[in-house]
This record gives sequence, C-alpha cells and structure tokens, in this order.
Amino acid sequence: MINKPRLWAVIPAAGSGARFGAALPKQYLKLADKTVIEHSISKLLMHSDIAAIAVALHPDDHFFSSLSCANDSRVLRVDGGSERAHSVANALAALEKAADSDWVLVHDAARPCVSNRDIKRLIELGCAHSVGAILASPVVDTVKRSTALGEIAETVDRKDIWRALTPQLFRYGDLRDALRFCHDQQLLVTDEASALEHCGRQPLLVEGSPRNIKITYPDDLAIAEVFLRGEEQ
Ligand SMILES: Nc1ccn([C@@H]2O[C@H](COP(=O)(O)OP(=O)(O)OP(=O)(O)O)[C@@H](O)[C@H]2O)c(=O)n1
Ligand SMILES: C[C@](O)(CO)[C@H](O)COP(=O)(O)O
Repeated sequence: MINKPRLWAVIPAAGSGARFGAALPKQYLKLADKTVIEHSISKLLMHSDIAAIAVALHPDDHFFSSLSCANDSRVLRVDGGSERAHSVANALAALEKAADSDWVLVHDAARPCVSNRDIKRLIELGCAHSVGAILASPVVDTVKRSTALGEIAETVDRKDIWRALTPQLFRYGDLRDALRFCHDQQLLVTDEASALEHCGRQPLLVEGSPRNIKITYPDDLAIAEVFLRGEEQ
C-alpha cells in the first residue's frame, strides 16, 4: 500500500535582524497582541494537515522558550545555521519522520501577515505541480537597472518579474537534495526555489497577496500592524 504524502513545515527564525537594527531579533518584536514569530507560527498551526513545524533558532536563542507556541506538540525547536539556507537544511534534518515524497512548506518567521487563503491555495496548486510552488507577487513599479555610479543603465521589462514570498512548497527529498547540492557547489541561495532552480527545476509561481510583507526595516512593523488589523474584519 502506498501512503498518502504528508505535509510538514519549516520556519527559519535564526536571523539577527541586522537591517532592522533593534535591540533584539525582529522576530521577537511585539506586533499587535503577540510577537512577530508567534503570528507566523500560528498561521501554520491553523492548518491541521501540517504534521509538525520545525523552527530553526539561533543556538543562543533565549526568547523562544517563553512563548506559548514553544509548548505546542507540533512545534519542534532546532538550531539554525549562519545563513538562512543552513537553517532550513538543519530544520529539514530534524523532521526525522518525513519521507522523501512528503511535502514541506518553508515560511519566514519574519512574514507574519500571510493569509490562510494564500497558504491553502499554495498547498492546493503546489501539490498538483511536478516540482512545487512558491507564493509570489508581480512587480508593479517600473524597474530600473543601475550603473556602478547609481545612474540608470536601463529600464527592465517588468512583464515577467515577480517578488518571491513565502511559504515555498517542495517535496521533502527534492528540497533537501537541492540545498545539499548548492552547499557543495558553494552557491548561496536566498530562497528555496533558487536551490531547485540551480538543479534545473522550474517551480510554479502562485500569486499571493502583496500584504504578505517581510519585516525587514522598522517601518515594516507599522505596516504589518495595519494589515493584521484588516484581517480581523
Ligand atoms: N542564518 C539565518 C538567517 C536568517 N534566517 C531567517 O530567515 C528569514 C528571512 O531572513 P531575513 O529577513 O534576511 O532575516 P535576518 O537575517 O534576521 O535579517 P538581516 O538580513 O537584516 O540580518 C527570517 O525569518 C530569519 O530569521 C535564519 O533562519 N537563519
Ligand atoms: C525567502 C525570502 O523571503 C524571499 O523573498 C527572502 O529571500 C529572505 O531573505 P532576504 O535575505 O531578505 O533576501
């Protein structure tokens, strides 16, 4: 008998938030009624078909254990690495019961505004695709390429240009192997799709809400608060 593929999740949360520049990592900053990371984890916990969520944390993290979600039976704590891709690889390794054909959603701790609707759509369309899929948003501004002097070299046709968001959904074995390949080839990737692309694969782009912002700079926190308030209505 062939078992139905299961669904797992990984939350990379081992970053320091250097660009944000707060006294503590940005994922632990308060956003409305809870911290940024609690919003992100709770969005995934709402999906009962996710078997477990591996959260990659800085090895010296002393914030996470005080959060109530740290005690959830589906939440697993794992040490992250020096780069996001290393944190994701460590978290995958910690999901010991995952089979190669299972699916895994990777979602930034720093994206608290993802909607349930977008997660559901990603799972539905991604699991039906041979490679997997990512949430993404088409670029809406006119795009320029700059010279080394900060002048405009050219205007880039934005027709086929998308911003990569998370979650990103892939087969567990494919993602593990792609990240291993990039590590061995010393290719530094900033998202999971790039790792698959380096292996010659073409993941599907699933249009998601542009409200699914990544908290990167201080202004993003205020914007996220407005978006989360809108969710409640
Ligand atoms: N070594 C790292 C670096 C980043 N991340 C996580 O990857 C996500 C996206 O990364 P980014 O927004 O770049 O976060 P930081 O690395 O914390 O930010 P910065 O680059 O400004 O330091 C975040 O949830 C972050 O915690 C991680 O798990 N491990
Ligand atoms: C994965 C990601 O959120 C896609 O936009 C992004 O790449 C995270 O890291 P970055 O360092 O801010 O590029």
